[in-house]
This record gives sequence, C-alpha cells and structure tokens, in this order.
Amino acid sequence: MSFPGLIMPLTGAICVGVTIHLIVFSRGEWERHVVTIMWSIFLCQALICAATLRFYGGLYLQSLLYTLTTMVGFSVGVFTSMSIYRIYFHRLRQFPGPLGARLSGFWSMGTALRGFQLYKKTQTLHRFYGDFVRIRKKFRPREISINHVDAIRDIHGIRSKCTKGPFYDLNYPSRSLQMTRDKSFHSKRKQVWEKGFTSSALSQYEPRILHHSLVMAHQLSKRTQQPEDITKWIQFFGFDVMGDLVFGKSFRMLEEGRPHFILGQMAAMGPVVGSLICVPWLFILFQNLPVISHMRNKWIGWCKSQVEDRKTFNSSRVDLFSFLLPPSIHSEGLEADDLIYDSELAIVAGSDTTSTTLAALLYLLTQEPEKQEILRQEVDRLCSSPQEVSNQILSKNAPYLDGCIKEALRLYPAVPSGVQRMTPPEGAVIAGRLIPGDTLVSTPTYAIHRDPRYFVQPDAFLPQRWSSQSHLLLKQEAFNPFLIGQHSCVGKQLAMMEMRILVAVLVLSFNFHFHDDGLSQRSHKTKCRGLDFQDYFTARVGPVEVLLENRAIG
Ligand code: HEM
Repeated sequence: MSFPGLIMPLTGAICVGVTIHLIVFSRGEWERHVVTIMWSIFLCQALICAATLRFYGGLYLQSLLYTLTTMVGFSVGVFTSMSIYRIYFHRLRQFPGPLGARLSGFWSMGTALRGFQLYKKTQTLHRFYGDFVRIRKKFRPREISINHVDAIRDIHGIRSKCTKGPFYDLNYPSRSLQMTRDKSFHSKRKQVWEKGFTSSALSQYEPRILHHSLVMAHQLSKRTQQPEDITKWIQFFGFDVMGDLVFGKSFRMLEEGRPHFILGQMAAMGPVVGSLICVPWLFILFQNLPVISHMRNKWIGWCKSQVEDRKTFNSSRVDLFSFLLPPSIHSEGLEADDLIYDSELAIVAGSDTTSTTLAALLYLLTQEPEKQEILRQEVDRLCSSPQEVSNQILSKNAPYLDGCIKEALRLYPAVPSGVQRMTPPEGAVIAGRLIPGDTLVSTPTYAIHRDPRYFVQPDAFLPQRWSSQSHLLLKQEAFNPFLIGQHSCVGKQLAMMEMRILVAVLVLSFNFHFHDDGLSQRSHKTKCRGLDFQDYFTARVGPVEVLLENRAIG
C-alpha cells in the first residue's frame, strides 16, 4: 500500500493541538499533572507509530516520519493557539508588559539565567510600564506584578481573600507549612509552629545563638591576616543555628571551618530552582528526572534520618522540634512525611534568609565605616563584652542596630521578587484597580523597597530613617520583608534575635574593612561593583571578602 501525503496528518495534529490548548492548557491548573500529560502524549505518539507501522506494512522510515509530523503539528497547534490567545484574547490583555513575558515563562527563565536578577528586571519594567505589569514570574502569563504599597495590604493583609497560587503545588503531594494550599491544614499547623516562637521559647534558644556567635568570632579572630569571605562564615552560622534548633544538634560547620554536605547541595540546587520555577511544568518534569530526583531524594532522606534521630532522644533542652512533634501524628491530621518536609522548611527558610540579610548588612557596614562606628559605639554602651550580648537589652535599647538590620532587609530583601497569591473567583480590588478572578498577583518586594514614593533616597543605607530621622521614611507599610497576614514569616522574631546577637558580637570583636591594596582582588571588586545578590526565590549573596581587625575589648 502506498504511504499517504503528510498534509492531512499535519492539519489534523494542528487542530488537535489547538483544541487541547483551548480545553486544557488555557484553563485550570494542569501543571501538577504534567508528568501524566507527558506520558499521555508519549503514549499517543507510540500508538500512532504502531498503528501506521501495522497499517502500512512495516515501512519504518515512513511510519517515523508520520509520527514526527503529527508531533510537530500538535506542538505548532498548541503553541500558536497559546500565543494568539495570550496576546489578543487573554483577559489580562489590558495590563501592559513586555511581549516575551506575556507570551511565555521561558522569557523569565532567560532573564533569570542572565545573572539571577529577575528582581531588578521587574523593577525596571515597573519604571517603564507603571504599577501594574503583566509578567510571568512564577506561573504562566496570568500573573500581574503590582508595585504599589496598597497592594501589600490588599493581597497579603489579614482581610484579603487572595489565596496561595499554584506555585505552592511545586512539591505536591508533599506538603509543609509553607508549601500547602490547604487553608485548614495551614492554619492548624501554623498554630503549632507559633508555639515554637513565643518569647519564652525564644529566650531558651538565645544562649545557643550566642554560643554559635562566639564560636564564629573566635574562628574569625584567627583569620585576620588576610581578607576573609564573611558570607561563607555567615552561612555556616545560619545553618549551625538552625541545625541546633531543629534537630537538636549543630552541623558543626563553624567549629570545623568547612561546609557540611547540605551547603553544597543547596548551592547546587539554587540555580536549578531559580531558573526552573519560572517554567513550573518544566520544574515538575525536572524533579522527576533521575539525576535531580536523586539529589532531592538524598537531601530529603537526610532530613528524614535527622527527624528519626531527633525523635529518639529526649532532649531536656527546648528546641523547635519539641513543638513541631505532636504527641501522636494522627491527632493533628498529619501524614507521616509532613514532619520531614516541615523540618526541611525550618532549615532552609531559617538559614538562607537570615544568612543573606546578615551578609548584606556586613557588606553595607564595611562599605560605610562611619556608620559601622556609630553602631559599635551604641553596642559598646550596652554590652561590655561579646559574652555579655543580650537580645533583651539590644531589642529595647539599640535603635541604631535595629535600623541597620531593617535597612539590610529593605535594600536586600531575602525574598526579593515577592510571593505568589491568587485572586478569588469573583476578582478583587487591588491598589484601586479591579483584578479579574483567579489571577496570580504578587508584590515585588525589592522594587517597592526602593521606590522613592515610600523611602527618601531609597538606594541609600540610612539606618537613622528608622529612629532619629523618621522623615526619611514616607510609608512604613511599604517595608515588607517578612510579609504580613496569615502567611507571614513565623520565624521573624527568631531571625531578628539571631541578627541582633551576631552583629553585636561581631562589631564588638572586630573592625571591618575592604582591602584596597591589591592583596585580594575579590575584596576590591566587591567594594567597587557592589553586592552580588542573586534571586533563586530566596536570595543568596556572593562572597564578601573583608579584612578583619581584632579589637581590644573587655
Ligand atoms: C531575615 C530572615 C527572614 C526573612 C526575610 C523571611 C521571610 C519570609 C517570607 C517573605 C515568607 C513568606 C513566604 C511565602 O509566603 O511563600 C516567610 C515564610 C516563612 N518563614 Fe521566614 N524569613 C526569615 C527568617 C525565618 C526564620 C529564622 C525562620 C525559622 C524557622 C523562618 C520560617 C518561615 C516559615 C516556616 C515560613 C512559612 C510561613 C507560612 O507559610 O505560614 N523564616 N519568611
């Protein structure tokens, strides 16, 4: 039998592609089913191949050509229909934004891959297009970034009807306090988490945080001959503290002066996550690839073994785990793996964010020695030695220290692009404008934090704007590093305590300088070029090499 022309299968496949786009891809949330969808497409292609082979009597090449034609036709159908729909018919078409960003997540992925500075690109787009920009940051072009202070209240505030968007399905069906869209599970679990951050719980963590700060100062005091990468030590600190508070044992990175495997794991995963979250279906597909799933399983397996270890020892010391571990798993509707993912969340959310802010702050203080000196004088007045550093004293009497921390959080927010929420089906008025239902919305934290409508000299490090010179602060509500509302950061007070204690110990122990005489190229570069601040959903700071000078105190 002769092999038919390819026009008919091509046209048929294009029609199927258009139909599938219109009934599946243009509505609902299909991303979490992407693996099934891919398998179905694969299966259809295999069936077409087998059927043509059988029907046309074993003409392998032709049969392959036929199958490829249908595949190309299908893809052309889906992507053409998608592009036309997104440009001309999408219900968000009245919102401006760059063409690429309206078309596809690959635009954001390309932008992310060029230095992981999507937060800066978003800021530039807002300057060009205005407060509302249609941009695909984490999910499809139905996302609008809103660069307005009122949007923070309207999207995240306690009265908001916006819910978590499909970004929070990325680990589905695994769930943690943060990565769940189940409201009732979240609110029950949040109550449990909050018990781990009361002032009485925090006061029990404080001596351990001070201990880790002193170990870090001790290690640094032996490294004053040449510039030292302070970011590395701060990461050790952040992870050691969280290991101690979550699993009851430190990772001992500070003591041993070298990274634990978890840090290498996180460093490797950062760019992968940072680029793939822009195209979530690809993220979910990647997670299922053997190499990636092996890395992830290794890490989760490690968390699991730590959770098991922690369950078996009855610590007399209170730690976060004592609160998270229920008397009986079933009593709180937990599933067996929930604790593992919650402990992973605590380690990652608690260490990365705090380390980023601390590294940014030390960079800013080294950049501006006169502000470093004002801070040192304030801390000197309150604490006679690093061993005497106390959160209680600092939190009540050190406004300049708190101002420094807030400025670091403002200039370099640890979640710089903001987080994704979804409007209710009936839509919502956000910053004075009606946004259609089921639209993904976010507030770009970095851009809002550097908006001159809300902060005078927004790019300058001015700790006094939070105390003696409040006229430099035009809209306090625009400052939103921990978020507000029911999904706000549960670890805020712990983070503030850690940052106060470590910074106080360090400024009491050392003077920080950038090295200018060519001894350290990197130190000089950091000084001239600014901070290497990369956005992988949570941000990371590159090496900050500073020269430490021991101070004679006590
Ligand atoms: C400078 C430090 C920190 C910053 C800037 C920060 C920021 C944030 C932000 C913006 C969120 C919202 C994420 C989202 O909705 O997807 C969040 C959530 C969260 N943070 Fe933090 N965080 C910090 C430190 C900590 C610490 C020390 C912990 C301790 C374990 C922690 C635990 C959490 C948890 C468990 C959530 C999820 C809360 C929920 O979904 O209800 N964070 N954080």
